[in-house]
Amino acid sequence: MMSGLFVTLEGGEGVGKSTQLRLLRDALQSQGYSVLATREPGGSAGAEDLRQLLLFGHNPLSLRAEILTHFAARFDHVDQVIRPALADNQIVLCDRFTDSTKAYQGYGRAEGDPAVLELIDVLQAQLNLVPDMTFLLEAPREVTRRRLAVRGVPTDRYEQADEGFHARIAAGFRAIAQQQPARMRCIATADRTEEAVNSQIMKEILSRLSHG
Ligand SMILES: Nc1ncnc2c1ncn2[C@@H]1O[C@H](COP(=O)(O)OP(=O)(O)O)[C@@H](O)[C@H]1O
Ligand SMILES: Cc1cn([C@H]2C[C@H](O)[C@@H](COP(=O)(O)OP(=O)(O)O)O2)c(=O)[nH]c1=O
Repeated sequence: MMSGLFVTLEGGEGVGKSTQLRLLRDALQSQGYSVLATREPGGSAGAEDLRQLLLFGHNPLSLRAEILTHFAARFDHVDQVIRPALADNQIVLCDRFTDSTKAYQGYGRAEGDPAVLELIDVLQAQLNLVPDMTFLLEAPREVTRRRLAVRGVPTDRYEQADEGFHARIAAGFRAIAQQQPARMRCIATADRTEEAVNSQIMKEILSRLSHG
């Protein structure tokens, strides 16, 4: 029986997902909850190997191969890490999940091609695990570009994509949120401190934990 809570954070690069993941983990742990903080692509040993290939591989994969590789990583992560943690009644916080595949590969790379969106839905259905709550963090591209320049990490394949790609991703995430309003909450992070964003998300998670 699964009884934990599965929470995902989504959005483009630099919106504050990993910052919020860390703040949420610390805040929930300090209230006595058992928390697993993880991320995709990656999160299990095998999936971290696939992450290297996806983000820094030397040869571009065809679109469907790229989608299947993201899902290969995701199945390993779910089977070996996420499902066992949920069965152990933990709160799982995950930086990105299937919504990222829909936004990046489905809306970004495939420009919303229905056949590609359907492939992603079929794979997601086989996974048989949907997040209980998803927070879509949003900020205008000018803001996230500035933040990423400050962060100064090496850019991967996706961060180097052109601006049209990033605009399609943002619109794609929006479309997913509109289709699944019960699961997904949009949170604006541009003009708010990390702490303000954190307390809003904490409030929603705690309310879900107390009301089911
Ligand atoms: N609410 C915020 N206000 C200002 N800067 C922020 C905020 N949230 C995150 N940052 C900064 O923006 C950068 C990107 O944040 P990060 O959490 O790494 O984003 P992501 O994981 O979504 O790529 C980091 O330098 C972080 O300190
Ligand atoms: C999970 C996932 C990530 N990605 C991309 C989005 C990111 O550009 C990249 C790495 O994610 P991440 O490490 O979260 O980068 P960032 O901190 O910059 O947001 O992988 C996909 O294209 N499809 C997917 O299914």
